[in-house]
Amino acid sequence: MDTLISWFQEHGGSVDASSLGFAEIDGQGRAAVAKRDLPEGHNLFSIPRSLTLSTRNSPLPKLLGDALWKTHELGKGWVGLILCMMWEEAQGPASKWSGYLATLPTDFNTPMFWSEEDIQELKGTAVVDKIGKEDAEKDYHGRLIPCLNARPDLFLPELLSTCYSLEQYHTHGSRILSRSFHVEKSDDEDSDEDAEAGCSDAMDTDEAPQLVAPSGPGSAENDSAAGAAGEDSDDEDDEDVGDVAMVPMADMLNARYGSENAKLFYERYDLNMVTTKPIKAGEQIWNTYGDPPNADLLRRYGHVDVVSLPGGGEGNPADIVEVRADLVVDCISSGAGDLSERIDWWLDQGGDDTFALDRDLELPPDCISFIRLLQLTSGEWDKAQTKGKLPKGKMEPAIASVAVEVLTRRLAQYPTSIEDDEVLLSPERTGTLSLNRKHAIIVRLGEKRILRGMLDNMRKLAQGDGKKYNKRKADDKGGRSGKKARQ
Ligand SMILES: C[S@@+](CC[C@H](N)C(=O)[O-])C[C@H]1O[C@@H](n2cnc3c(N)ncnc32)[C@H](O)[C@@H]1O
Repeated sequence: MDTLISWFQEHGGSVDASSLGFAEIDGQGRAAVAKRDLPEGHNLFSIPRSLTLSTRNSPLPKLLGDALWKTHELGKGWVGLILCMMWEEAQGPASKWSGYLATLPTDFNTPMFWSEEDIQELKGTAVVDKIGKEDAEKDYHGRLIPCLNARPDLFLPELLSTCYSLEQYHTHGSRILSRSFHVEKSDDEDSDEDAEAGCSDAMDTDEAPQLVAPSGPGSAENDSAAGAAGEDSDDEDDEDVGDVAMVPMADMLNARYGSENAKLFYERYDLNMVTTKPIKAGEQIWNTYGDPPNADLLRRYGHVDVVSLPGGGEGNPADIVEVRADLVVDCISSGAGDLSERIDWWLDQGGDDTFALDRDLELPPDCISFIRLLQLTSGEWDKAQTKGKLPKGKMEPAIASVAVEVLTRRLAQYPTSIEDDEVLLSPERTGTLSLNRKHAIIVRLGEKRILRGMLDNMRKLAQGDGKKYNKRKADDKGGRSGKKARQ
């Protein structure tokens, strides 16, 4: 840590060393800790914007030139930033970021580095399809290697097997996935005139950059600012990859569900890490990673959150289960003829191909709407098209019956039962598990518990009165419309 702090201060960063220290915490790596009682609003450290490592700040893109940058599509996804990080590391002490790069991790607990056997433990969860290793390797061979070969003066051939290896590509990609921030240009960088006119409002914003990953190391399909596969690919096309930045010092803070007590604030020239709550001496200083479900935490950061749940027990309150629309179709189509026209229309109307079930154990309104659409009589289907309106997300017993079938089949996609997993995580057994296996069991158990809770609810509803359910929902939400599936 001393190397990082000295490097940081030599390059214009400032740290309140009387308030903040670093400690190694079992199972969490390095962590920031309060050295004394801190009030809310205390500035812990400041990072000059120029010290963040991004394609905007590294000199490499200019040295490479626009033409090559475009030919190899280095402005798409993370390939450009990975190349900058590789190149900066290859410069050794001549790189402005050498003192920082030397402190970054080289080992990760993310499924990207798991054996096939460990990945099998995640079967049924949404993680498996989102790891993105193949896409990353396709980008490495298809975009990065041709660029390296085109400029041997910049990428020295004798360093290709070390600094520019596939292994290093994955390492830098994983560093970005677990540590990068979204740092938009300050008004000054956009335009000096604009900055004069009105930068202060923009910089006073409460919008802090967070540890978010705008696109996967291998493919824009794999990650997004929302942290879910493929969902934001349209937005990603518009995204400025120059906004993805490694932020020295700020990336030393851990996070845990609901524990945030510090946050990074944008200022005109600096990014400031400021306490958002009073913190007692000895307590950990936590940032937020946006409180994602355990499946995303594991995939991106290599750990899971296990905290007390509101209804009792332990787990991650933000857990969700993804249910693919095609499973819903399979559960209906047996008796309903060709549904492809309705499915296409659903997608044209902006409907999702995946539904996210969360711990409130209610079927999401968009999933209800989709089931209703598939069940419309042909007369009702004609009417819906004429009006251009999707059915309302209103629950009724017939919908709950379909949901029972969908949830039962979704639960069967996990090879093990809830009871099997509970035994594996019991105090007598948990010590015998590898870290990867333990993490996988925690992820899949959290998902299965949601499915089972929802299944119990749907069974009751299928036999009872849907009106009561809709009334209760409206009462619970004070008449607000239902929660949308994850965006
Ligand atoms: C932004 S870095 C934080 C600093 C990091 N601990 C280090 O040693 O450099 C994010 C990484 O910290 C670890 N981490 C963060 N929060 C954690 C938590 N609540 N439990 C376990 N590990 C955590 C994970 O390995 C994650 O990928």
